Amino acid sequence: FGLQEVSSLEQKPEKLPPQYEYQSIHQFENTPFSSWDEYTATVIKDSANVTFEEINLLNVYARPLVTRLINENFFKIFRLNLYKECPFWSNSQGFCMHKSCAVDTIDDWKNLPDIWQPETLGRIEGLMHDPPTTNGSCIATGIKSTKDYCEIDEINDETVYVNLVENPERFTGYGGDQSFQIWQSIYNENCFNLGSEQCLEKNFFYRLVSGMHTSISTHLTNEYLDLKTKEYGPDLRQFMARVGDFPDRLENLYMNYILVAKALIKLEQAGVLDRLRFCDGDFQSQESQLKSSLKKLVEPFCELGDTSRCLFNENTLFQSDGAGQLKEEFRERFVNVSRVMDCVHCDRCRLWGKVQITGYGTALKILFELDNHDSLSEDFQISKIELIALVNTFDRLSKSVASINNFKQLYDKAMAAEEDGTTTSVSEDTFGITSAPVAKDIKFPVGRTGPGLGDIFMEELNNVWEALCFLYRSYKLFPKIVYNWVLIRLVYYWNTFVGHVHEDFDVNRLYRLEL
Ligand SMILES: Cc1cc2nc3c(=O)[nH]c(=O)nc-3n(C[C@H](O)[C@H](O)[C@H](O)COP(=O)(O)OP(=O)(O)OC[C@H]3O[C@@H](n4cnc5c(N)ncnc54)[C@H](O)[C@@H]3O)c2cc1C
Repeated sequence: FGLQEVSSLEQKPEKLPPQYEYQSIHQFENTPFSSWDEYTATVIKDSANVTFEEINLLNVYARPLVTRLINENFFKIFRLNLYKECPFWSNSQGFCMHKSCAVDTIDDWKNLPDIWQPETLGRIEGLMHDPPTTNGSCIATGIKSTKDYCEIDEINDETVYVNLVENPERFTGYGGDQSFQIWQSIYNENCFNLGSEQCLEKNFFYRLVSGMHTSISTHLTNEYLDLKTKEYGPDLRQFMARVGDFPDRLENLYMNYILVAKALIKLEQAGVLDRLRFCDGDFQSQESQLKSSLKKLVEPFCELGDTSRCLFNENTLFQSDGAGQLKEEFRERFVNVSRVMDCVHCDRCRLWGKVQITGYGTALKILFELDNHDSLSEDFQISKIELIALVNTFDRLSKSVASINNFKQLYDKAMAAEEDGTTTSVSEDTFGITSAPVAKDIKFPVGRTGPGLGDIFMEELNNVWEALCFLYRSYKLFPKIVYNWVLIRLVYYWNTFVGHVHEDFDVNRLYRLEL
């Protein structure tokens, strides 16, 4: 299943990808979209008899709940290292110059919610690990007894905090050989050493990665940049060329949806959710509200399909001879995929890549390391980064499913317009290939035409304006910087005076962080 896709990745495309060529919507005739009712009535492969349609319907219920959750202060901040070097190859010289690749980090840690304060304070005082906690006082924990399925960035000088809501996942322009190399190396992690009989787990690994790829492609085509209007919006042709035309890619995305939902359900059923304690401060009062929102979100999912197995039966995997070794290899390879994220040149893509790979890694950890009926679940550890990533990954999948249903409506409209021979606005795309209203049978030149002189002039003018704004903001910030500098010095001298300086305390590093 799907393995030809992997091998086809080994050859680089000789011509531009098909989405840059003009395609009539009629060329997407034999896709799941052309027989949507039939397609969505079928059972999702490897699920517990759950159909696409059932997920589509329940997602209508889940969408507002998960949207509310990820907008909560607790779930919207993510901590990561954006500057880590790629551990796999040295020619990681590429970088994304486009401003949509940038990430707005929270530079003043005092603006972070209370829950992050202990660790930022620890960072400043030279404590380079998560604050130690006793079980039950705070869900951030530095001591982990459970095996991890992904690498989580440790806290150090390069740690940044990001508001996910203010840095949405969307089209950035990142592509070409650089992103191709990343995807290729991710799919290459699917080459297990244990022989062909472990086909089940191999397929599962491939489908997981492909489902994540599908979700990323869905988001970037759902929020695609229109160079003319400078607005982000759905681009049907891009979507069809990357996702809509591939039934297997669609199915892999729905499998990931089920997988992450099942992990959330299991977290609740094993009692781990109840045991989680949020840090003191803002969140303690919200704790029970956030927990009951999470429970309410996943509650109806177990009533789908074969209820005794609930969405997906993880116990069918890793059952054959040598399963232990296979599971270990699977885990190590997934950890490698998470490390590949440090090779992504576009910061915005790296951010969302890390959020999602951490979310999937957490889901795998819950599915394969947490036993519902075992007292071991008492020892199961989950950090706040993992919980935040898990919920945000579920949101990504939920938004993907909602977007797919929206694209289906756009597809029907475009088809109807083409049938009538009338024009349709959904067929316009970013690169101006089809920038005139599209009428049936008109073929536009193949290739990627750049923006005009006027666009370039306006873009440059905009850059100059932004540079001036930056200078103005810097002057405005100057008194605050001086104030912070004096305050830090005074605190330092006071601590020295009362003999209370931590041995690793480095005032110069503190200046760097503050400035
Ligand atoms: C971790 C990561 C995050 C990214 N995030 C963003 C982002 O937020 N915004 C953005 O604009 N770009 C993002 N990108 C880039 C984006 O994914 C594409 O690589 C880029 O748009 C170029 O697309 P493409 O058409 O060349 O094919 P790609 O999407 O790069 O795919 C390469 C090849 O993989 C195969 N393939 C494609 N989809 C699947 C699938 N679902 N399952 C199996 N095989 C498949 C096809 O053979 C295809 O030719 C990200 C890339 C990575 C690696």
